[in-house]
Amino acid sequence: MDALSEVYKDHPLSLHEITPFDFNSVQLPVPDSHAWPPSSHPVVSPNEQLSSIPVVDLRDHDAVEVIRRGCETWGVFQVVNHGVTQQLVEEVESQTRRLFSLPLRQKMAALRTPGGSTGYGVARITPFFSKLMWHEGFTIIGSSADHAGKLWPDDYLGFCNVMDEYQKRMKILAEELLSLILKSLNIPQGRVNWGDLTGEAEGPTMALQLNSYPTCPDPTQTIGLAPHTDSFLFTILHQSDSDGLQIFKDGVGWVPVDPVPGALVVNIGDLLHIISNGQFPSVLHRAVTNRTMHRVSVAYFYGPPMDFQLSPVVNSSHECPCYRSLKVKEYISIRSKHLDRALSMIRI
Ligand SMILES: O=C(O)CCC(=O)C(=O)O
Ligand SMILES: [Fe+2]
Repeated sequence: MDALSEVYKDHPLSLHEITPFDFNSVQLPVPDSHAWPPSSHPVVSPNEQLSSIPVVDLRDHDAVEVIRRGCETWGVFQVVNHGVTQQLVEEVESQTRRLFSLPLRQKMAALRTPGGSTGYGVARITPFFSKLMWHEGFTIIGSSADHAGKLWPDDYLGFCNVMDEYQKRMKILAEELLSLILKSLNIPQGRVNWGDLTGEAEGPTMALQLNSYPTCPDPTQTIGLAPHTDSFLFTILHQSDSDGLQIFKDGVGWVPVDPVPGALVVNIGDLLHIISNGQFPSVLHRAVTNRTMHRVSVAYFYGPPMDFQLSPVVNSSHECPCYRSLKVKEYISIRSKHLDRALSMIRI
């Protein structure tokens, strides 16, 4: 059993909290189950021109400084020259589209189990909201062969090979980004060295989340993915070249993260917020829907091993930790029950 399922198994969801909607049959008006109240309609800030989310060129000598600015000011940055080939990114997107274009009954063959963490289903945050999202997802941890074999019994290798290769490349990129992010925080790599600190050979926690936002007859009153922060250290997101991702910035409001050709988006998550002792915000973000384009995105979540003892790193004897020390699995478990209240529950 993968490390995430180990944590989620104590908090199983019921089948109706996992099963996606059949978006193919929808016409106006959108069903009441998916029509969000006016206070939640996805309106963008009139001050969005104030936004200047940094684009980091990993080959530039000032990459660490631009990363620090992005993380501190926005909790997000985009990255180019990241070493992942355009061809691989396009293959992942095309396999993702292939999966979500299947009829619902076929996708249901790979439905996530109530206590499980991988396979087809709605977003894990669904039970925390009274309305449903215009979204379906597919989660991969390690090999995707079991689920892909149920979707395409005679033809699943193409999908699996691409997802394996992408996860391999993402891990390399994530390790490089982690090292730059720690530099930008003046944290010596040794302070958060999973191998040394756990004394175990357990690797980082990683998951690949394929997201699909079918075309929607009324994007003004629907939400693709409701506002949330990501739980791990950071997320590397391919959002294809269709906009839809928005972040919330205090004093500005909701700001679109405009797609930059060839760039990947990096979102800071809760665990890095904790390690940075609050210096880097874990960014609140959401995805909005589109009337004419079926948008897909591919999110790679990266975090320490589940048994890693997490603590804020303080740089001087005058600074006090804002959060108590706890194991990653304890934090993920608190979050699976309390979502956005989790951080305040571990605040000192
Ligand atoms: O689709 C997007 O742009 C955002 C996806 C996301 O936030 C997630 O998978 O956690
Ligand atoms: Fe997210």
